Amino acid sequence: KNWISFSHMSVDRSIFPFDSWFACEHKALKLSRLELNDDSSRFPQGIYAVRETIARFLSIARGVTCFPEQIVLGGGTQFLIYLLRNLFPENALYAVENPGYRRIYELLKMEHARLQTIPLDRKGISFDLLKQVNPNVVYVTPSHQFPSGVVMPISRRIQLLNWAAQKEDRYIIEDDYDSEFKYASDTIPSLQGLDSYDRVIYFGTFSKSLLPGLRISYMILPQKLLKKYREKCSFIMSTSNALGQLTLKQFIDSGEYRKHIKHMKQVYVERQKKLIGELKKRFGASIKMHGANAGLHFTAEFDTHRPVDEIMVRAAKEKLELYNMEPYCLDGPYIYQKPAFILGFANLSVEKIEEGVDRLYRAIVH
Ligand SMILES: Cc1ncc(COP(=O)(O)O)c(CN[C@H](CF)CCC(=O)O)c1O
Repeated sequence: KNWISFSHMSVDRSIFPFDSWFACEHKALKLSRLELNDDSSRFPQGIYAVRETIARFLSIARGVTCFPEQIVLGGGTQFLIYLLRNLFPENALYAVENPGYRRIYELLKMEHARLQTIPLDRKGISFDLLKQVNPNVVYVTPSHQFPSGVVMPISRRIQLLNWAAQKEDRYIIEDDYDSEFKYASDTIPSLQGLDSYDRVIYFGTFSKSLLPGLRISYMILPQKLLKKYREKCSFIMSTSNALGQLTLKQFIDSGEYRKHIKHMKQVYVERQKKLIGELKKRFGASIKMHGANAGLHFTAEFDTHRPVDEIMVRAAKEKLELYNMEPYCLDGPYIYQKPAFILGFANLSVEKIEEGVDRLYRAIVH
């Protein structure tokens, strides 16, 4: 039997519009021969015309207000965070959510940054504990907290912004990951769009709305940090492939991107509904699901005495690709009362959902 995947890390290639992507790439090659081989294609913040398109798109889609000059494109969120660190004092205190995105936590640790984790409550990062820790820079994932899936309500967003505005050297890194896929409520405006004190550094990526392999991510620097960036980092050449950037510009300007997101949402929300239905049917009251209002995964806790590692071994035997919450408990201890897993549905066709839940049931209950 073939593997079935509950992975949260990939997107469904079968619904990626390769033909229109290639048409855009062809057009980009024809129109932009110049950009591709002169200095502008290695421009430290990415090709200006591409940043213009992204700025325009974000103002409509996320209420983000910025000039193209504030955008820095890069080959991955981690690299951009690595660059950003140079704009803060060496001894700045960073705070990240726990459970949280280990790849940023590990990056900051590798850089010997002063680092503190902050637990979540049901509105996202705990505001009381944030005030206690009192960091200079706090990294949050408000659209669909990674990995728990909590959507940060407006009330908590305003609290964060007021907190940041109280002191000169406070910043919020808003990683707007998974913001394209919101199901329950309508879109909540970004922190960046609500910020009137220039305290938010907005991060975005095309890894989930297009393809992870594209490696086009971006950060939007407030004016003061942009000035510092120009002083300290303007010798760094762009790390985002120029042809990829120019193709992306065509893809967005032609309306293909908006069409693709709309199509992905329809496909994914149908899969998510079917998966949640099957899980409820098979596990009844012994499963508790969280974070299904947005994104391409949600989390589930199971009322079982079987330990997590044994479940993982059984899942592998069932040829079920499954991720548990251990790697996201950043300080070490497992913070869930019961075995908890990330259930991604981007790579799980509707037909395979029933079989996938069957295998999960055998891994956890049988
Ligand atoms: C919170 C968060 N912010 C950004 C990215 C995107 O990074 P980049 O492609 O470099 O732009 C991810 C990507 N998440 C990956 C796939 F889901 C890895 C998950 C795992 O490490 O478990 C992410 O979780």
